Amino acid sequence: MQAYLELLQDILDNGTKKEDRTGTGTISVFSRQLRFDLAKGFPLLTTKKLHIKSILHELLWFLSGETNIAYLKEKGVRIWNEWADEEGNLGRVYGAQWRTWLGPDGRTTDQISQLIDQIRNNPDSRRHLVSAWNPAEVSAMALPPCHYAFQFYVADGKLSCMFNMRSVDTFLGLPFNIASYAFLTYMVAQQCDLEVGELIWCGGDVHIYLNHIEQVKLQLTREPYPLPKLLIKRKPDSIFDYAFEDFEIADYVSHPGIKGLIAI
Ligand SMILES: Nc1nc(=O)c2c([nH]1)NC[C@@H]1CN(c3ccc(C(=O)N[C@@H](CCC(=O)O)C(=O)O)cc3)CN21
Ligand SMILES: O=c1ccn([C@H]2C[C@H](O)[C@@H](COP(=O)(O)O)O2)c(=O)[nH]1
Repeated sequence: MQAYLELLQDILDNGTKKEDRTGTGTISVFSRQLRFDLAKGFPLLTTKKLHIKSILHELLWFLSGETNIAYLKEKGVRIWNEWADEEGNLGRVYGAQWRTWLGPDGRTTDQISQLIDQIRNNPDSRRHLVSAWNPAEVSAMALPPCHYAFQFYVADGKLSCMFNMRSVDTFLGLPFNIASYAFLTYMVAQQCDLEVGELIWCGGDVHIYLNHIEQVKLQLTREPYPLPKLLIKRKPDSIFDYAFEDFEIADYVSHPGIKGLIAI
């Protein structure tokens, strides 16, 4: 995860101070890329302890198509609480766009099922793409998607994933997002009998909130540990049948957690 630390330093060195929607203020750079070779280890940050439970449950919740936080609450995951209404609804966010994209004729498209089908049956396709950015429904979302699209690529029996983010909370959000798409890549690869290749992140407005600067500087004093490994204990019947217990992160050694306030 040296590349992540270099990104933090890049923003500190080159970032421009900007106001933002939350009123917190940021320093930001525009358009960056990070690449992770998944064969070299699972890209889980080691310079602060990450809460794997929140990351995995959020991903399983996206895949289920759910957009109410009831499932997350039941699992003790609080990361979406601030954006939900009194009934726990977030509107037509990720899960809805991934599984029930609403077309002009009123029919819905399950982008994840189509993705798996196409990777299995037409691996060379250049259309292995899922979009969460649905302009017609952005106004019906508690928060417009930050990771707005992802694409898979198959070559030499390996599956690679590129995911795009329009706006990146580099201290709190990005480590979660990288781990989440790494989990997803492993799951899709297993379902399609492929090995894992590269995970590539592309970010647009890549920022550090002003109230995270001290935390970032502390993190930059820390030496990364070797990356952990991901073990998936069984092969479920479909991409929608994974359970939290199917995953084990082995050899995760990390520095202690670093607290930071989330900008709402
Ligand atoms: N400002 C902001 N940053 C984000 O990363 C973000 C949003 N808003 N809004 C929507 C989701 C919610 N996400 C979140 C929300 C909270 C944490 C957070 O507080 N992380 C703590 C641990 C929390 C836990 O696992 O219980 C951390 O130290 O990483 C992370 C991602 C990612 N997204
Ligand atoms: O998965 C996520 C979700 C959200 N974020 C961050 C990026 C921004 O800091 C905020 C969203 O605010 P906007 O004004 O809508 O850009 O949330 C993230 O990093 N990862």
